[in-house]
Amino acid sequence: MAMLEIVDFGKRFTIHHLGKTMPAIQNINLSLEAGEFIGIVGKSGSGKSTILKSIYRTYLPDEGKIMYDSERFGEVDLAQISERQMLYLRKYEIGYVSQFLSVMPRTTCRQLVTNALLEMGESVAVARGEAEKALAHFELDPKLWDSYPNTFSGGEKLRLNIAMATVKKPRLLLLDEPTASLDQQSKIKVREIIEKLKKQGTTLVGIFHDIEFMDGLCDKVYDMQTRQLTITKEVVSHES
Ligand SMILES: Nc1ncnc2c1ncn2[C@@H]1O[C@H](COP(=O)(O)OP(=O)(O)OP(=O)(O)O)[C@@H](O)[C@H]1O
Repeated sequence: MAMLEIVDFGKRFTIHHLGKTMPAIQNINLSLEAGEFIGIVGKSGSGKSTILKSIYRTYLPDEGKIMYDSERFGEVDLAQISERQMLYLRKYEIGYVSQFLSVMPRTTCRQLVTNALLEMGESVAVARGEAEKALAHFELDPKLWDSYPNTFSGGEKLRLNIAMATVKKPRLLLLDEPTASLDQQSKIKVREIIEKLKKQGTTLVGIFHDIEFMDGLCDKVYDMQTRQLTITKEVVSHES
């Protein structure tokens, strides 16, 4: 089966103070194979983030299925699996990067990245080493490594967020505008890590306002307006 297959997906939101339920999106169908990168494009408010949040189960879908081929559980519907299974998948298989950093308070930047690896069962020595490599890759100033990220700039927070998610080398990585507040140099770093993860077989779903950034990187593009999935390039074979 596909690594991820979204079938007839729909989501409504209840606006309590208005006593109304409004459909956010309907009729979303898309699928991607292991190692593919799909970019979702569409105007603001068209429901791109809602799709990503529903894959990560921050939101529960109201219609349809989100089938995922899990290493641990086999084929599962992310809309239906237990909370416990979803927590396992978030820890070991599915990563999510948003524009916003939401982390444990009073935990240093270095600890946050190290903890991401420790909770996957890596040894302390490996976790520390890999964490430093990731922070260096994203050019976070070593002076910041032992600081709390609440005072970081927008771009620094974002780079830490990406480091935390990518250091785990997830099977499926969801990227919700991961380059939104980054300069060109940092965007290139994000692109490099995406290319590296793709080579290692990670499947990616990404939203980017900066279409040029996706050039030559995405295998498929899903357009929210037309509901069409377009294949942008031949999928190359991936290392196992
Ligand atoms: N938690 C929520 N409660 C109520 N409405 C919501 C909620 N989350 C999203 N929406 C609504 O659902 C619609 C889709 O929002 P979504 O954030 O998915 O759009 P988007 O395409 O990602 O937009 P942008 O490009 O501006 O980030 C919008 O009309 C938004 O107001």
